[in-house]
Amino acid sequence: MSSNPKVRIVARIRAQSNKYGDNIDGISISKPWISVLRPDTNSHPIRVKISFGSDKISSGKQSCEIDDCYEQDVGNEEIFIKEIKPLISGLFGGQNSTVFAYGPRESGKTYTIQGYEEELGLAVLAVDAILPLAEEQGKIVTISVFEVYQDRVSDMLDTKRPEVAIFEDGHGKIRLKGLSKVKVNSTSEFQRLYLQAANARKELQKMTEPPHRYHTGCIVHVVSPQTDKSCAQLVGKINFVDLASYEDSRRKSIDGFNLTEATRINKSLYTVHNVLYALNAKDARVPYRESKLTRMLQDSLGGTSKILMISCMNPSLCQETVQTISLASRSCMAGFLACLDPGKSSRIVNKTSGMSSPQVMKSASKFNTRSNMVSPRVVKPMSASVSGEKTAGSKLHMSMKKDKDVSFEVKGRKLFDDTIQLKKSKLGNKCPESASSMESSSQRETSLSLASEAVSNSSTQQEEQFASSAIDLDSSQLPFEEGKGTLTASSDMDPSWLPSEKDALQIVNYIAPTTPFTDQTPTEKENKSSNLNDRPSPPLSARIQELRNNLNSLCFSTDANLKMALESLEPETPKYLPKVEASDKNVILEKSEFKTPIAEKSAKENYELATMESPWESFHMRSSRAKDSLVQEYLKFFNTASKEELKGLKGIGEKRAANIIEMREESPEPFKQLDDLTEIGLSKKQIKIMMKDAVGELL
Ligand SMILES: Nc1ncnc2c1ncn2[C@@H]1O[C@H](COP(=O)(O)OP(=O)(O)OP(=O)(O)O)[C@@H](O)[C@H]1O
Repeated sequence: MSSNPKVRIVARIRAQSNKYGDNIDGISISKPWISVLRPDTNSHPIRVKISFGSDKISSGKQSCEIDDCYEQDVGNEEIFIKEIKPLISGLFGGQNSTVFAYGPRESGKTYTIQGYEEELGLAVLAVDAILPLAEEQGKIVTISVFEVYQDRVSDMLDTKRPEVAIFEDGHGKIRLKGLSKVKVNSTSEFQRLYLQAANARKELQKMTEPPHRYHTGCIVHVVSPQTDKSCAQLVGKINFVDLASYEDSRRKSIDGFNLTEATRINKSLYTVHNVLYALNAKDARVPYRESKLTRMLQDSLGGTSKILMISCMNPSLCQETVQTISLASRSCMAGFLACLDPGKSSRIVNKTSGMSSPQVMKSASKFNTRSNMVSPRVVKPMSASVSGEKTAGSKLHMSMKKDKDVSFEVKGRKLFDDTIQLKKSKLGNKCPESASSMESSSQRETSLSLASEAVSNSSTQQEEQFASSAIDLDSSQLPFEEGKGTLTASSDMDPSWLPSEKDALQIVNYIAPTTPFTDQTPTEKENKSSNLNDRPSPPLSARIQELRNNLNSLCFSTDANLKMALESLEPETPKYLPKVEASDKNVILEKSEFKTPIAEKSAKENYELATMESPWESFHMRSSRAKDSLVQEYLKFFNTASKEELKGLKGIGEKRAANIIEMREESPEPFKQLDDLTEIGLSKKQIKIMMKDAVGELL
């Protein structure tokens, strides 16, 4: 494995402070429950193992591996020298980079990135190092500070500006329209601006109850100044992102934060991890578009960019801390897998001719599934329990115990990706065809119950409360794997850390057949994918025209042509139903020969139509369905038309058409609703006008 990986994932354990450090819900946790094991320094690459649990049950400890871990006594300066300085050297050579701080609340993310009075953060230390270098080389330094809240990007140096728009220019470069850039000449000037942005955020926070959680970022650009002969040109940039805190949405809120918001934020955090995972695994498809944050940082994540993820641990929050490190480890493992099976990414690309088909996504997900594994020593089914264990010394332990009855598998997966299915079968039974036996990622899988137990003779009520509030860890996010060792191999690693040859082979063999078209010859595969690309797209005009006529006739219809129009719009649904009584509903639904969800939906809609009293209601429902069909047809055109056909549309020129084709290469159906067209730089108003143009006036 390269000693200089694209994505480097390290952890940081927050120092205990009097204010936060050694107390959770009144229970002392003075005994450390996080331990860090460093391998022999001669081994390469150096990887550390982080274990959670008390010493006495060390054999059953839960553990994860990541690139490095900074313990409580390490300050920002040391992290800067080891992790950020190399990125700064690359910056002047045109290499972009991104530094993320991720973790639960009060884990030290802001302390790490922005810093406090007593300790300068990494961003400040970086600017301090960049400024003299820039001066030496005749470059200038500008900064932008932004916030991402609910997928809305705001400029924090000028909060009066409207939302920042993200779009890709004709050269494939990400543009952030509306994000101000301010030139900085000194570190103190940078600190003042950074603080000003933080204060502006605090002011905005005061207006919201409960307080929002958001991602904040600072972009430091190094620019060649404008001359008589050339315009100002970006040399490179480094982003510092303080991610919103990760909060287990199943945990009862302490500060009353909103569950929907927690879920949304966690989803965007998972997207960041999925992007890092895909980059580390050298996947053909990287899901940048799944969140505004990753989309806006795309050109500092992909290509030759370098990424540093600092996973911050708050020892007071066991559950979130374990999950944080588990996720970090998952992305790390992707690098190992890619290293073990270097042909994997190219195989995926070959199989799809650079296009990411849904099947490939699925297989890539399955590939991901295998990488969430992790504990090298855990080879038996286990259950884990966190014990709020009040020993004589008032100590909280997190313990793992073996349990034959409770078995589970890691469902490492592409988080929040609906297309991903999860496997229940064991490694030996795994075959791609068993996809049907998988369950949706939204479903809770066998959960690992981490129940806290108070074992003190004199436990207080508070302790009992803590003990009884079971801490649930989703097994998908836990670093265990049933029945096998871990894939932590690199040919020159400490052998005691390596999986057995058999394990590694098994895993690599598992990955290989999960890609689709395995029964096809290379030529067939090529034909298949080129056929896909060559498939003539349906002429928009013909189908839209047909739908328009139908909709028109709907507007001016007699009962008879209304029926005809509807039938031609929805030939696959059961025919026009006679008026029925409510009691017949189940019969209708049961009798429906269409058992697919869509057919069932149609049957339900037909039932609703049939039971409607007022013709107006019925007309309204039918016309809105017809409109939906029109929109779907219109979007289908964007999802399938050739570049030339796209250019035939008013408002779509060469650049937009190219952009659409590129989006389709990343995701097979990028346009699922009209608003998705804003991704190609169209305003909602423009979309409306274009749609109207294509469909024509109805009245
Ligand atoms: N390494 C450290 N050493 C000493 N104190 C620290 C350290 N890390 C964090 N702290 C202190 O812990 C508290 C919480 O840190 P910080 O605000 O950086 O957390 P955070 O993860 O950004 O929290 P949130 O996401 O809730 O805003 C602060 O008072 C900070 O000074």
